[in-house]
Amino acid sequence: MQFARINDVTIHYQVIGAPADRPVIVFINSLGTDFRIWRDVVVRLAGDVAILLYDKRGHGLSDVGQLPASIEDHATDLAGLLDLLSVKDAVICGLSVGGLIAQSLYQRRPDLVRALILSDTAHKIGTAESWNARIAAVERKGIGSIVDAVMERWFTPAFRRPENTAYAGYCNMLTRQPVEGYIATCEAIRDADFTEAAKRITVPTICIVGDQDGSTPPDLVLATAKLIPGARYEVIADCAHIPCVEQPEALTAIIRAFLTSISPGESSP
Ligand SMILES: O=C(O)CC1=CCC(=O)O1
Repeated sequence: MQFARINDVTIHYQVIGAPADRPVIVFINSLGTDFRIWRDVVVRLAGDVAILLYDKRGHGLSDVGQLPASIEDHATDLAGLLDLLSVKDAVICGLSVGGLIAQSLYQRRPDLVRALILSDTAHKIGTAESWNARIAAVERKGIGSIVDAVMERWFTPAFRRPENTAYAGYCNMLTRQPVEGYIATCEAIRDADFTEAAKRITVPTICIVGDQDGSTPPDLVLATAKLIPGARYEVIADCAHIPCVEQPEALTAIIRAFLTSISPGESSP
């Protein structure tokens, strides 16, 4: 396990492979998850690229930190971690709120970003009303009270079968996030809007979405792709909001093809 103190927050992270001699891909997890969600993608990519995983503040083994914490604060944490590790020019792959953090990082520190992989995310996610309702429910009755509704957005019915032990595990992952970190991240998502910033992205970008995503549906992700000059758009079949868990093979194939297209000949994924 690796930990760093960034902006007065203890951040849990993991580096796989040597950043010095390979393209670096950074994975940013979604609301209510920690970096273990990337495992089935990481095992497929390891050896071809260097990989940085971390738990954003308020999640996993990282601190909750000072509250409130905006998407910009999350981006500042990631910039601090990349500076600490001397990583520049990374491919940033963000899932959901991770994609908002990726867009903010690009806005603040474009020198750190070579390309963007935006998985199941958008220029703006949800409405103030929907986030306030979720925050109120969690404040009143805890994260456990929203598990069923959240899981319907995260995973397809095929994945949500009671006999699927992975499904039970991801329910545990959600309910074990710190409540204050979860609520603070809901507030940060509620207050984030990258509609104008998305139009100014000039690095290669791909927007990816599961065909049954209930949180950032395909039409929303397509709208985001259309805002970003030259962005590509890919839909993953039989998949909801978390392709790295539900369809890791398909997601990895898209990531590989994208990496090859932005740096032909640099790695042999
Ligand atoms: O919990 C959800 O509804 C899915 C989600 C929205 C933003 C995020 O990061 O995850």
